[in-house]
Amino acid sequence: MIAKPKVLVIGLGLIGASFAKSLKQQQLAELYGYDQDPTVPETAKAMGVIDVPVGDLADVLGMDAVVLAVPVMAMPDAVRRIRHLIPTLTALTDVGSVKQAVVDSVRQELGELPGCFVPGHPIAGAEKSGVTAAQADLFDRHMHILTPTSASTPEAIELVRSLWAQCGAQVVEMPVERHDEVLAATSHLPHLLAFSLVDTLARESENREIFKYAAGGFRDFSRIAASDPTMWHDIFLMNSEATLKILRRFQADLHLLEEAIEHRDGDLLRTVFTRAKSARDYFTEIMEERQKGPEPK
Ligand SMILES: NC(=O)c1ccc[n+]([C@@H]2O[C@H](COP(=O)([O-])OP(=O)(O)OC[C@H]3O[C@@H](n4cnc5c(N)ncnc54)[C@H](O)[C@@H]3O)[C@@H](O)[C@H]2O)c1
Ligand SMILES: O=C(O)C(=O)C[C@]1(C(=O)O)C=C[C@@H](O)C=C1
Repeated sequence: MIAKPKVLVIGLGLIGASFAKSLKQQQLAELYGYDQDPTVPETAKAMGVIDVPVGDLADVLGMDAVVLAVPVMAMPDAVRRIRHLIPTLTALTDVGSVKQAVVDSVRQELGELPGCFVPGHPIAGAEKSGVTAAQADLFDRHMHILTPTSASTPEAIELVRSLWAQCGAQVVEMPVERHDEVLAATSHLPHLLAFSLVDTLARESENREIFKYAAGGFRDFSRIAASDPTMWHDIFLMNSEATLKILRRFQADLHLLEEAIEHRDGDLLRTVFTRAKSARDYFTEIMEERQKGPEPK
């Protein structure tokens, strides 16, 4: 294992900067950072997120690992810019919320999947974006899903695993198709519903009057509607098949509830709500168990 790897983060937003900040605070890696916004690497350095701000990627050599932390549709551009580093890299990974599309981008840009490439996705985040939102403990006790390709080398997987474990994450592996289906259901669909509901209410209420009267229920349901529009635009276009599949199932179930209200079918309402409450209570238990887990390093 490399003692203090040189790690280059491309995209110093919420996720890239939080990852860098965690490793830097623990002095576990030498952090290099690049962003398409030229002011961001200097800000990241001043905030203690990275060691070395990078202005021109062509000047960078000798990295052990590169982490692509840009929106999913910007991945091809990021891969193109670090192509010269690939032959000497131990590990190349990403944090994209969609995995098949990122694998396809890497294959397309490089002509093949390199052994150093291990796709990944931290199952942690926030509705905030940008370097100033960086949080060193963002990944503590959260899952990090790796979807290694058939070409990923054991050394690459080991380095990526250890970097995320050092950020406090529980690292697991999953086939890429399964990842995109699971995340469509648990993350992508809820964001679509939140964006849609808030938009409907905002458009119906001249001058957004009704928001004054909303409290905890609306707050809990709508928090994620404040998430970054570019990030979510990319996710829905790049994981459209799995999202449409679960969205259509949800629309059918919602229609049943609509009919139950219309026909005063209280039994159906009670059955659905009881089943949903039991599932949500189970999820609460899982979250509580995870919080009790081992102290992050
Ligand atoms: N926000 C979350 O909750 C969350 C959680 C897990 C994974 N992700 C994934 O992480 C990635 C980054 O999300 P984020 O929330 O950190 O976004 P962000 O908007 O906070 O940061 C993205 C950064 O990438 C930079 N960037 C954009 N295009 C670039 C390019 N071509 N080259 C270099 N830099 C570029 C932007 O200037 C910005 O600083 C996305 O792929 C997203 O799907 C996000
Ligand atoms: O907590 C939030 O705000 C998030 O949106 C985080 C969240 C999610 O749980 O859906 C969003 C996108 C990701 O790719 C991973 C995690």
